[in-house]
Amino acid sequence: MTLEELAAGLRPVVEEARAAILAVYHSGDFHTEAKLDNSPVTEADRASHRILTAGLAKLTPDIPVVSEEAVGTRPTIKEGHPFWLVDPLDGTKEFVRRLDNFTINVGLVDGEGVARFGFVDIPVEGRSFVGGQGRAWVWDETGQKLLAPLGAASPAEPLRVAMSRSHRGQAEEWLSDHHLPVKDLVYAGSAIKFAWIAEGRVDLYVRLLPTMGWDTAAGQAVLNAVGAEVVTLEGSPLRYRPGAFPNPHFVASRPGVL
Ligand SMILES: Nc1ncnc2c1ncn2[C@@H]1O[C@H](COP(=O)(O)O)[C@@H](OP(=O)(O)O)[C@H]1O
Ligand SMILES: [Mg+2]
Repeated sequence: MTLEELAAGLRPVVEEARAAILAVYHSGDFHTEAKLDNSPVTEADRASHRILTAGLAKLTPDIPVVSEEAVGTRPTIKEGHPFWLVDPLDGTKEFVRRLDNFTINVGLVDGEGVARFGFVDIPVEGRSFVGGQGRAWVWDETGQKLLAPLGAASPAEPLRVAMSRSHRGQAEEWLSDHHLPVKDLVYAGSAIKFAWIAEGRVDLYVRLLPTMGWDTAAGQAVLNAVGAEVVTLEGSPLRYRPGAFPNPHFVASRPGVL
């Protein structure tokens, strides 16, 4: 299957998940439970999970799906085999607090652990960021807009920086320790921060808090397709291994920033 075929096959599945999430969001009447790690989960997370896992099983029956919400029912993935990493609703805290920045993340990891293809949907905006193999685009109700490769940031140009809304202090300290000139700091939940780099709204996303593979694989694939990077604090690209989903701390940036 080509990248375009994969994306076209996934699009109606993600749009169905988006509709299910928005139906719960706009009803304003949902029950929130705490998961084992104390993070919230709602019926929107579960509905999206069911739609995405069923849709992916049909689209690519040979590729196992690892979804954040599949607690206790994760497939066994052999080393060296590709797998999907899915976050049916990333940014649940913002969803629950009605802050609009939440996403659906669907990333495809290859047998070497590299994020090869990504689909990041922003339900309230009706926009999807899709990319892989050096090509990336945005889908919205007006059609398809190609994303141009990102040019290198000029040295010493003040940066626009994104970070999680939840814990800000460490990232702000990291920026000052690295003497990076900062023009704007913006805070948001979810993989929307990767989409902002891809479309040139911010230059850098600093993440010094825990994340899991399904929070980052899709966004990383989209960013790689426009020439941006997601690297550990030691500078190596984030990789994904079956059965070991916590990520190290990382920074995502357009070329030339670090
Ligand atoms: N202690 C922890 N361990 C693992 N992942 C964590 C975590 N705290 C937060 N996360 C991850 O970070 C995401 C939130 O990041 P952000 O603040 O940038 O939106 C959460 O996504 P969910 O909202 O899908 O649970 C969750 O996956
Ligand atoms: Mg998440």
